[in-house]
Amino acid sequence: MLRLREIVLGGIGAALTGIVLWTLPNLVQSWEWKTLDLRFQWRGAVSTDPNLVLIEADDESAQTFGRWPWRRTVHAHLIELLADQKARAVVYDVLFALKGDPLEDRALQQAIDTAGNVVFPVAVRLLEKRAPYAPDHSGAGLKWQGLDLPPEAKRYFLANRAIFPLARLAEHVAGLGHIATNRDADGIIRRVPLLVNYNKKLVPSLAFQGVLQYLKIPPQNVVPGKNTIRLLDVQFPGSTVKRDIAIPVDEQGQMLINYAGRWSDTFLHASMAAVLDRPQAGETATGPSVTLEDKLLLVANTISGYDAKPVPMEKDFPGVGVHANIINTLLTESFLRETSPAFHVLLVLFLSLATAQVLAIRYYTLQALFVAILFAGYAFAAAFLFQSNLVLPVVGPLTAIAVTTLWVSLYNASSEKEAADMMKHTAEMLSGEKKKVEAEIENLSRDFTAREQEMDALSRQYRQEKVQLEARIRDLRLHTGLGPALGRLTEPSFQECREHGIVTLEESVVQTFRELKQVAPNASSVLLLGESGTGKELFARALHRLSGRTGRFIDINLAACPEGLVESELFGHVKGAFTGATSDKAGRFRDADGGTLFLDEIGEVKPELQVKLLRVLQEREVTPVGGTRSYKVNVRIVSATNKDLKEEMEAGRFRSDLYYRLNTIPFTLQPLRERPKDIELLAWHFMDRYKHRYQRNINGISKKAMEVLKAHTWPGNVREFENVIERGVTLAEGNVIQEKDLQLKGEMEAAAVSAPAKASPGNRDTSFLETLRAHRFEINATAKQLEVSRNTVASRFKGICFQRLVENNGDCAQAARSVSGDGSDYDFVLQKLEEYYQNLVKGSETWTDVESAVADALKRSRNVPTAYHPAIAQLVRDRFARDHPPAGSV
Ligand SMILES: Nc1ncnc2c1ncn2[C@@H]1O[C@H](COP(=O)(O)OP(=O)(O)OP(=O)(O)O)[C@@H](O)[C@H]1O
Repeated sequence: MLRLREIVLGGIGAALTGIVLWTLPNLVQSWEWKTLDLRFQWRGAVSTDPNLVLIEADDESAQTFGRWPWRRTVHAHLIELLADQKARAVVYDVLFALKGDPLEDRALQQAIDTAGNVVFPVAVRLLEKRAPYAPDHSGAGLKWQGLDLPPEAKRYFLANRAIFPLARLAEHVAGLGHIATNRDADGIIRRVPLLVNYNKKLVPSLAFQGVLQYLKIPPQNVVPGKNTIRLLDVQFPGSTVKRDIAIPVDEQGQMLINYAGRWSDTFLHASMAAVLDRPQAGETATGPSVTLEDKLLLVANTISGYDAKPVPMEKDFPGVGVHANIINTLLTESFLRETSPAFHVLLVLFLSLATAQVLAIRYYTLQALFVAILFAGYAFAAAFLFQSNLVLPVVGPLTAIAVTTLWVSLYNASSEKEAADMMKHTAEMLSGEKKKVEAEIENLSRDFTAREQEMDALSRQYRQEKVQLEARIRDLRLHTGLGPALGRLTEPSFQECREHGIVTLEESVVQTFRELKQVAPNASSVLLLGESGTGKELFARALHRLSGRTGRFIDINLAACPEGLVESELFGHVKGAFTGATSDKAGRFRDADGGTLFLDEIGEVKPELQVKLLRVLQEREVTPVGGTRSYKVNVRIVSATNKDLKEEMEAGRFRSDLYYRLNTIPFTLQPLRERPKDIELLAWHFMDRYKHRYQRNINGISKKAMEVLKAHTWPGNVREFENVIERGVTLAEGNVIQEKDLQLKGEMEAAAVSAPAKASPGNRDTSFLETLRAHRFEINATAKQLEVSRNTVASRFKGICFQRLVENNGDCAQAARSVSGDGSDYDFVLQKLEEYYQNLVKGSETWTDVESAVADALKRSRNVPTAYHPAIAQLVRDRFARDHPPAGSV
């Protein structure tokens, strides 16, 4: 598709071409002629009309007849001879203008007279277009045979200064023809004026006159026109058809000569000497036999050095050759046809548009290739069409391609530069814009961050206020149930307790806290007593915080820690001290340096360790296991136990010196069952905690459920209470925790069952046991994975041991195997199991009735989950039975 851009560019290319051609017409024309010559040369020789025979006064003839000019009797003799041979027309290109020997002239006159078909030349001078015309009277008195001059031929060449043959000869020839040539600027003869205006009569060229004679065309049948000279009713020898022939000529009556080829390659030649030498009828001696009968014979002088003329193929072409080619062009009707100027313009326009289109291709190499193809293609087309005698203009069209290529390339280059400049400018502009936008983005982002921070602060504030409001709502709710006691919550001591995680409404608890706060800044040891789950660790942590000590709070559960490792856990070890000590370990004492060490379950410490502990506490320095160096430590000792430590001391199981050292300031925490006011408060407190943790929409506890909570004795104290509420939150189907969700009734009932073995929570134990086994019965690691406290893990493990003992009829080995699983920790489990059992049944023999023994055991096992209480009761009963055999039995 030709786009408007290409049309405009191509149009301008065509216009520029027009300007170039118009300003340099002569140059253009001379190059155009050169391309015509090239086409002649490229085409080579073409066949000529066989009816045209050249008889030449050549160098061979000159040897016979001597130097030119020859005697006129020789010419007379030849003309006679040709007449004898029945030549149809003889063009005798020799100008007998001067008088010769009268006898000879007469003989010549008689010969042409007799022949009757001889055409003689007349020399004229062609006038330049604008040259003043001077009438010429050279032919005055001659019986002149010129054609009439029609108006259409008024632009035909004017001629004057005619040189005629001798009048006596001129009046006897069949016709006269001019021999003027109109050379082009480069001197080459390409055209011939077929008719010239001499004294207002049209004189045919010698060759044209010969053809008219040959074809016997009367003067009235020659019609000169503007672009053609028409010959009417032409009948070629041997043909029966008469037809008109239109000879293309320019406005000056000139015809382009269609040269047949090089002189030596074209026409039938006969040497005059040879023709004269063989006067016998109709045969010549040179070359192949040529019949002269009915031929058009062209007789001329071709002796070297005479009359050489430049023509397109050769510089030294014999003058007669020009006549021969004119005759041949006319006889063969192989007229060279030039295209019209309008066609020329269209061609230039078309090629300019095509070039512009080609230059619209993106790649330069393709552009160059296509332009070259267009150029060569047109040149080839011109050469090819010349074979059909069509003369296409070459210089104009090729100039159009070249000029358009140059112009469009320059235009493209300049617009590319312009585009590049513009792009550069745009890029600079954009980069400026980019910087501006970036700065704006940065501002916005800074603003955004500030707003975000503001939002965060607001949201934090919102959350805090929400929590406060929720707490307030909760407190208000409690108000309804707790009555005036609730008002205490707002008192500073109660609030401070709360800040340390101690939720209570009990004055006794708050009082303990107050005292704790009082002793906190001292370094003295503190002993926390109380049942399991009463909050001893909670108070220990509060104490640490209140103490203002900068070190860490480090805790260790001495009951849960494997016996063999307790020492190293407390005092540390050096690398290689025992198998598995792959690196130095500082130990809890050193970890707690500057802070607080919480020794939980201190009542479980073996006598040997009690000694070491005492030494450390006295000397305030520790020596790692396997090491020699000791380290000073500044540690606040807080210990806790759910045992009656005094009793232990009195029984000799706990060293008194250690007891007194630890018991500097004792605190006893009340069991939950003695703090009824806390039940409802803690219920709300834990409900609130777990509903958020589990994302449950719970907003209350049913009255019935609350009654059950209050009625329960809570042997596991706050820890058990917390677990029950957690269960209630997870199991609640609506948004109020119901009695059944607590599952407290089942536990209580289970505890009451005397043979609980089958009702054991064995299934629930399986996954717990698997976790324990996976951690090689390491309480800490298990607690960490299950996300529960170490106490929970330790007490449940204890309960499971009791449960398995019952299931295995008191067989410790069997029970230990079932607990340890694959047996890899069998020894450890067996040791623990036996220890637990011994502790459970100790003093059994001292009880007088079984129920008191069971009650005592259950009291001591308060920290063991209630689910295992039936198993405990069973074990105690069995033992009691063994220790108190019925009277009479052995
Ligand atoms: N007054 C309380 N307010 C809120 N939570 C409490 C209170 N008392 C105890 N708890 C919670 O009950 C659980 C058990 O407390 P803690 O571990 O301190 O008891 P303990 O006496 O050290 O138990 P053990 O003797 O078995 O080690 C903890 O989750 C603790 O936060």
